[in-house]
Amino acid sequence: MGSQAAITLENVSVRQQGVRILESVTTQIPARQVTAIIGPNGGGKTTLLRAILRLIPFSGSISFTEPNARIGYVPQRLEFDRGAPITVRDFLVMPRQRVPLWFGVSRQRRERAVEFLRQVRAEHLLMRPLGKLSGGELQRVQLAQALQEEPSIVLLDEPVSGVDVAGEQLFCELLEQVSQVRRLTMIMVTHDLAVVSRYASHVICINRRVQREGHPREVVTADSLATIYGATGLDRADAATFAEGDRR
Ligand SMILES: Nc1ncnc2c1ncn2[C@@H]1O[C@H](COP(=O)(O)OP(=O)(O)OP(=O)(O)O)[C@@H](O)[C@H]1O
Repeated sequence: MGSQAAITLENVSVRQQGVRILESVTTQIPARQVTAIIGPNGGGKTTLLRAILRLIPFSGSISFTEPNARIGYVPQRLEFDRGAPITVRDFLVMPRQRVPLWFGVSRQRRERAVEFLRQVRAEHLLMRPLGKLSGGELQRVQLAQALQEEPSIVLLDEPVSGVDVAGEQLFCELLEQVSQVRRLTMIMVTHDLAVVSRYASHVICINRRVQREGHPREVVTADSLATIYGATGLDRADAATFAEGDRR
């Protein structure tokens, strides 16, 4: 890793109900770059994000170079009642609103919500019911919500899973733009190796422990992927295709 670290993890271990989910994870997340976390199902990727967010107990240490770094989080699945009468605007103003929504939403907050939606090219969704959005639309709205907290670090858990190819490309382009303009540190859990090769500049492969890490050119190779995912987990030909794909 050539650049300064934004987050340093030392010997991070997580146990849930007696099961070791992460074991002695020691790594650094480079500042102002996109880091992809990859690895097989159940390997502990989401758990690692939750430890960084301090949502679960862990042993070892996780330290931030910037002491009061704000963190934005786009979870894998947003838990909410799809039938609830909440619009996108309500969702975006809720975390900042200090009075109940039935008192109305100030013009300033509304304008701010529109501004962040515009940044993710979703201003047309402002008054749409949150529960009626498609997967790709919801991801963009969640990204707008994370960005409006003006974070310096953004964690994304499988942001493009279930999103069609065009939606995936749009989302990744937005991420790239936003991360460059705002000089954000991004950590993205993904199974999409094409996305990793194209957008990430650092990759950490987790399967309980750190299996590999480095530039996608070093980590996303046919041999290393076959080792990480096993012969059945990923076809070697697919791995080779990804490995030869578009890279920074
Ligand atoms: N609260 C919990 N109690 C017990 N086991 C848990 C808990 N949370 C997660 N696990 C287990 O920890 C392991 C890692 O889960 P995690 O969600 O971090 O994996 P992941 O790499 O993100 O997986 P995927 O790629 O399938 O999303 C899994 O075996 C999961 O069942």
